[in-house]
Amino acid sequence: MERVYLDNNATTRLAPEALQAMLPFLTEEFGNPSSLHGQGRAPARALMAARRAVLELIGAEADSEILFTSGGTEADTTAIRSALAADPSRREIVTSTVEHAAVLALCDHLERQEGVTVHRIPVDGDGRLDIEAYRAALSPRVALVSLMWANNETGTVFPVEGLAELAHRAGALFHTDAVQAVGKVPIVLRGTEIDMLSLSAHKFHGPKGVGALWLRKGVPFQPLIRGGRQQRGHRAGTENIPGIVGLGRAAELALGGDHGAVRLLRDRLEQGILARVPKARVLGDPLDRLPNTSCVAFDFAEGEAIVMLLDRAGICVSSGAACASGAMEPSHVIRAMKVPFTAAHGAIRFSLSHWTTAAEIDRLLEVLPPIVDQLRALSPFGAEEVK
Ligand SMILES: Cc1ncc(COP(=O)(O)O)c(C=O)c1O
Ligand code: FES
Repeated sequence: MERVYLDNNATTRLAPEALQAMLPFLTEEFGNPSSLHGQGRAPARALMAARRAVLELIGAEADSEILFTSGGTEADTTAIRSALAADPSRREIVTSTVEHAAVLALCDHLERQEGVTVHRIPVDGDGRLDIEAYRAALSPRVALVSLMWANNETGTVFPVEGLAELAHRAGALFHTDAVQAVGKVPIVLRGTEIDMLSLSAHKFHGPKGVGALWLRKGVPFQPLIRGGRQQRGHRAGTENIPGIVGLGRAAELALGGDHGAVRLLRDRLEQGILARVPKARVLGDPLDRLPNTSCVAFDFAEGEAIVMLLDRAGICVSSGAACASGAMEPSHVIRAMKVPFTAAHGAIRFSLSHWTTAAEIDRLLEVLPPIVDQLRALSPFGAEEVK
């Protein structure tokens, strides 16, 4: 059975072009880019080329910094800890209730163990940031604002350019976790007031375990990992050259990407579900959402059970409930949006890529409705409710 993969916000297939670009650096070109001899030359050049490709993908100035990391989590951690270390007189952070665990778990830790005050700005029922609460939280005590470009569960896009301007008025640095946005929506950092941006290769058809933190020129910086002088002392440790080359190639491919086709397929999926399944609702901002993401809540059906039954039919999706913890609890994002109890437990995330086909969407639309019917019939809340 051919598998239908609709979980591209979890991770993506490696682009064959990225694999091809990586292979020489796993074989003949094994050198250390810091070496002065010939074996280090190609890796050093490849490192610079990848840096240029990433800068181009995010529309950043050629003289700004790219720091290659082990992925999105390390980029987020570096940004947050750097901002706190850069100005010890500022001991507050502003973030949102719907960030990825890479940001939220670190903020929880900083609050509990390191005496940092954390403002977690709420969102409305569509996942949009409460701007008034955001303005109120900004003060000269805030070292850093960290707000995601796009949400991994619902795809809701935050207006980060404007949010960054507000942060600067309060003298705070602005970091954005753009792990889900890069490669899916156009990003032009030039001309914005964003100071730092995190990205991760495996979310846009690059390899896993490699990402980057972008730093605006002149932004104060303190390394997370100290040691050798690699990456101008910003991140010690011999660079993961094959991974970085794969990231660079994936960035080049993403730059030419056409997101219109993915959006059309996503809309076909949503309209198809809404037409076939009663009491289903699409979560997230109806207007400003990633083109590949759809989070649908099915009243009176358990999300985990939908995931398992779809899996048996060869279709891979994610459940908003329990995705992070493995517990039978709706995710923090669903809870933050105050999705009613009956729907919160039945949230499913469908995330497409440009490899997704119309035939795959149609297969989902055939398989899904009877699964939801079957589960609702078992629901203790009564199948009658959805008739
Ligand atoms: C919004 C967001 N931030 C950060 C991460 C973490 O990235 P990585 O898996 O590369 O550490 C993810 C991955 O799920 C994500 O979706
Ligand atoms: S964070 Fe994974 S689907 Fe919710």
